[in-house]
Amino acid sequence: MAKSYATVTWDQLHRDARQLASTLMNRGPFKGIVAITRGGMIPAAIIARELDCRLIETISVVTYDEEKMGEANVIKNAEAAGDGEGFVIIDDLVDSGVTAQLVRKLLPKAVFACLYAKPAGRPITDLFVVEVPQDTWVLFPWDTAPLFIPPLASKSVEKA
Ligand SMILES: O=P(O)(O)OC[C@H]1O[C@H](OP(=O)(O)OP(=O)(O)O)[C@H](O)[C@@H]1O
Ligand SMILES: Nc1nc2[nH]cnc2c(=O)[nH]1
Ligand SMILES: [Mg+2]
Repeated sequence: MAKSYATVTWDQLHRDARQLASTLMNRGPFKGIVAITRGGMIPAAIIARELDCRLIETISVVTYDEEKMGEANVIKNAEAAGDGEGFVIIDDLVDSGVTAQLVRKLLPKAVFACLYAKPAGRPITDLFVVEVPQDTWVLFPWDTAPLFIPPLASKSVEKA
């Protein structure tokens, strides 16, 4: 179980993806993007727009059941990307680095880039935007919804 949570809003995610795209401009041009589904798809779409890249392939790796990690299983390969030459792989984050390591093995010539990196996964990614502590669980905008919180002075809040 994570010690704390870091909530990322749509605005923040968009800013971070644009910042990653700006760094990638100096590493390209790229023939295409490989998005690691599902978390890499929205960052990949934002980056594809910025880099004017129309070829988007996907690779699907199933690792986590909620916050619990299991064995990594590739259920769809990125066939259009060959050995990865000229491609950039995009994911939302690296945590243990298991997903990234597996995908890098399959696409050894691709650049790997993600928005957020925890210390254990950091050495496996070529590029990232923000470092997050290892014991923090990142909550993406697609994981969350705005919620009513009663005011502190509310009569329905139990007083200690
Ligand atoms: O570095 P790791 O420890 O491997 O963790 C990182 C991976 O975990 C999450 O994906 P998840 O497997 O939860 O699937 P999803 O993208 O479909 O949500 C995240 O999107 C990364 O792909
Ligand atoms: N949403 C989310 N998925 C993950 N998969 C591995 N680590 C994380 C995390 O911090 N947040
Ligand atoms: Mg993922």
